[in-house]
Amino acid sequence: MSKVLIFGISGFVGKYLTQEFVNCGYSVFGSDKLNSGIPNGIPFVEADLLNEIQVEKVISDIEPDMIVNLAAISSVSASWDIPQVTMSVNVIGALNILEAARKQDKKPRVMFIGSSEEYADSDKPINEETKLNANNPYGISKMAQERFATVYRERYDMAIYCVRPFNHTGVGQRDNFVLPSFCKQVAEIEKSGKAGVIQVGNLAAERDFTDVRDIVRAYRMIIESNDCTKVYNVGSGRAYSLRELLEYIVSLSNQDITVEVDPKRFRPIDTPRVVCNYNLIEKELGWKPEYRIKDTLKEIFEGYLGDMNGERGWQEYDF
Ligand SMILES: C[C@H]1O[C@H](OP(=O)(O)OP(=O)(O)OC[C@H]2O[C@@H](n3cnc4c(=O)[nH]c(N)nc43)[C@H](O)[C@@H]2O)[C@@H](O)[C@@H](O)C1=O
Repeated sequence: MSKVLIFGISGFVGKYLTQEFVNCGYSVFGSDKLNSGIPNGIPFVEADLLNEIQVEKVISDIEPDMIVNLAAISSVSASWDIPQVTMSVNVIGALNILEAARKQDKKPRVMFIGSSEEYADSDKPINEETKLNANNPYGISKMAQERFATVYRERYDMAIYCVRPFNHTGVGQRDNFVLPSFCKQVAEIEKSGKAGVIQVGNLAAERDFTDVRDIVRAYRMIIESNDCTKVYNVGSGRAYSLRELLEYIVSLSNQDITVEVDPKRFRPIDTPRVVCNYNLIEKELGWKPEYRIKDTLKEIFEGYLGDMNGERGWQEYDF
C-alpha cells in the first residue's frame, strides 16, 4: 500500500485530502504544527515546517512514497498584513521539505499547492500559458515556491508536482474566507429570528469557486500521474461575482438582511475577475468538477445553522 504524508493535515483541505486518499486505498500519515484534531486512525507527527530538523525527521521516519504540502499562509488578505511570515512559511517551509526529500534514499514524489493568484490579470479564462505575475505577497510566495520546485526537479531529478487551484470552499473552511464568512453571518441572523446586518468587502470581485472535494480529487489524480513537469489549473470554468453569491446566500434566509460594506475588508489590490480554463487537466487526466458551488454554499449555510458551527463532524473521518 502506498504511503502518503500530508503536511498541514489539520487544516481545512487536509481533512478532505485525507479522506480522498483513504478512499482510494492509501495509507495516510499526517504532520502539522499542532494537533488541532485530525481524523481518528491517522498517524500524526507534530513538526514545525520552519524547523528543518523536525521536517527531515518526519520524512525519514515515515519513508513516504508521496508527500503533499498543504501547510501555508493561505489568505491573500493576511499576506498583506504579514508578508514576511507569508514568504517564510510558504517558501522556506517548501524548501525544508525539498531538502529533506532529496536526502532520502528512496526519493518520494512531492506535491506543492500553487494558486491562481500566481497569474497576471487576464480578461480571458486563464490557461496554463497565461503569464505568471502575482500582484500580492501570497501570490509572489507561491510563484517562488513553484520556481524552487522546478529547479529542484531539474537539478536533482526529483518527481515534484505543482498545481494551481483557483478559489475553493466547503464545510469547515475558516470564516476569514469570503463564502464561509457570508454563510455564517446570514445563518446567525436566521437563527436569531429577527432582522440583522452583515459586513462585506469588495462585492464586485468575480471569482471561480470550486468545491474542495473536487479540488482534492484533482490533487490525487495529479500526483498519481506520470508527468510531473505538467502544472495544471484546477477550477470550475465559471466566475460569479461575490454580489451574486451573497444574494443567493441571503435568499436561503427568511429574515430581512441589510448589507454593510466594511472598508477594512478591502485589499490594496484585488484582481477584478478570475476565471479558470481547465481544458488541460480534463484532456490529459480526465478531471472535471462534479459539484455545483451553490449546492456547496447551501451545505456550508446549513452547517452554521445546525450545531456544527460550520465544522464537519469528526465522526465522518473515523477510519
Ligand atoms: C485562489 C486563492 O483563493 C483564496 O484567495 P483569498 O483572496 O484569500 O480568498 P477570500 O475568500 O478571502 O476572498 C475572495 C474574494 O472575495 C472578496 N471579498 C468580498 N467580501 C469579502 C469579505 O467580507 N471577506 C473576504 N475574505 N473576502 C471578501 C475578496 O476581496 C476577494 O476578491 C485562498 O484560498 C488562496 O489561498 C488562493 O490560492
